[in-house]
Amino acid sequence: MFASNSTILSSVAGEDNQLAAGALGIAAILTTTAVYFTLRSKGKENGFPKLRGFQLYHAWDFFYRRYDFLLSNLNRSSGKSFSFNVLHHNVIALAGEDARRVLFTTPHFDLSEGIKLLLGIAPQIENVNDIELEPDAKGDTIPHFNRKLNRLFSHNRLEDVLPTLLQDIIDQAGKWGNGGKSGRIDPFIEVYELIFVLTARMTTCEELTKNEADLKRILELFSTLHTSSTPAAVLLPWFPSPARKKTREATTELFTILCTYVEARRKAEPTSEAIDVLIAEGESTQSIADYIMKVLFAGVINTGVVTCWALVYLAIHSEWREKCKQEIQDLIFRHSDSPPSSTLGEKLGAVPISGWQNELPMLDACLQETHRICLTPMAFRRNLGKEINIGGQVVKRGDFVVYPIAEFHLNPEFYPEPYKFDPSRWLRPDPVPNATHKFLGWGSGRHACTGMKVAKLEMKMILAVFLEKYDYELVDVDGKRVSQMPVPNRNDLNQTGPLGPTCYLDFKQASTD
Ligand code: HEM
Repeated sequence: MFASNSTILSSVAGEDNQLAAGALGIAAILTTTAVYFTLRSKGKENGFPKLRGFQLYHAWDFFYRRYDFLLSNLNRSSGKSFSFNVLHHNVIALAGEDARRVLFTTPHFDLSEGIKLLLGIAPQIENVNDIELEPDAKGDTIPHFNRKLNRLFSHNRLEDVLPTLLQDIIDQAGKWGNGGKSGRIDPFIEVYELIFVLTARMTTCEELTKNEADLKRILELFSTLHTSSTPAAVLLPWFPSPARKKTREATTELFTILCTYVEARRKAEPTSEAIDVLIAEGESTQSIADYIMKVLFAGVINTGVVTCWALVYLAIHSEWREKCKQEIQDLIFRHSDSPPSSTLGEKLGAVPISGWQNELPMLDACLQETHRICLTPMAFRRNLGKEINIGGQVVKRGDFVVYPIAEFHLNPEFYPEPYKFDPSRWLRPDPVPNATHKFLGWGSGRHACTGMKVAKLEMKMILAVFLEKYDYELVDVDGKRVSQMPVPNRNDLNQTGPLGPTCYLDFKQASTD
């Protein structure tokens, strides 16, 4: 099994002292720059009220406690959009129905540029040391990226890979506790690792999916990229800080590992695996490795957050857990004509994709409700075109915008008792009667999620295996049952784990499988 993420995180955190000296120097530069731009920005009017106070603090808060910073300031502004500075950049935090409509439909709102400055944790090929880049490894546009993803996630490929994904889930669960029969897991570690395996299966090749040491190393490198994404490293990419050095080293190693697998596949018999599909399309090794880096990054975090929290909610809300279990048993009964002695993998493997997609309304409702409450992503854009008008206020060319989806998903105006886990709201004919968008958890319009179909399939398969195979409960570190629902740490952009003490799932095999 992989090393725990907490070990990975603490080993990175342990080096913080060494970074302190560098951080002081950077802080001095940032302070001078911020004072300059704070003074310079006075009197500039863009129609969106600027947050008062020292802009450097706002930028710092934006990077370190993003969720609290945006939501508390929106609260203070009575739910109205506001702006602040990140160095010399004007960033507008959007809110309201007009903003949502414009944000998701305006062509000049560029997602890649928005992510580059405001997110800063995605792996970038520009950070790879000493590698001569071929022209096609640079500037992969989003439509090009999505076209490749659609090929990897085509219906035929999904039908092909579905039994293998199920077996991956069962095999990985077999490594938990006492040979997968009983034990205790931290879902925010074990289930994340499982999702990483499934995403690697969908986007790389058998050799990597089965190589635990390399998968573990790749996870560690992603974790390093995340922890090295300090405000200074993101805002001053040219400054040779220790965090910057770590980012370069981690990206280079990640890229090198992936290139090795692509090169090995070039020499092997072609199959329908993802790397082979990309090779057959004439992509270079570097371009494929870069692509996989980005897809693994895009695919794992969100799928992990929703799956882990759904398991936690269903541990507490046993009435919904029973409904979901019944629904899964009915699904198996409808589609599997294999003998009762067949394995869980065989029974679930007989369910066609359409069954997973259309015949699990209770599970869908529980996942969507978990997604709404626990996963609170932000949409980032930069205006690369002319001025854009939102409700009479102007987003200028070059401005950045950020939209916290929680502004909608946790808003009592649209979702009464927004923090209450109530999957039944999704089973009503018109769940959100007074809004244009009903749910924004997969984005909308021009940049709606390309991985949604696969993410939903993976989440439902994991829950189906877990609910069918195990009886389980939520416990604390001493094994004492937890009956109070933990709260997600929405400022944690990496895992959105629970605030406060770690919680675990105590499981015991229910079926003989
Ligand atoms: C539960 C899992 C997932 C959630 C909640 C999720 C959510 C989202 C959201 C909210 C957006 C819109 C971002 C914006 O408007 O700024 C998005 C876009 C995107 N997602 Fe996902 N995603 C998930 C899984 C995946 C997976 C598994 C992949 C691929 C492996 C993926 C690939 C993408 C891509 C490529 C885009 C950008 C699409 C474009 O710009 O045209 N996502 N996702």
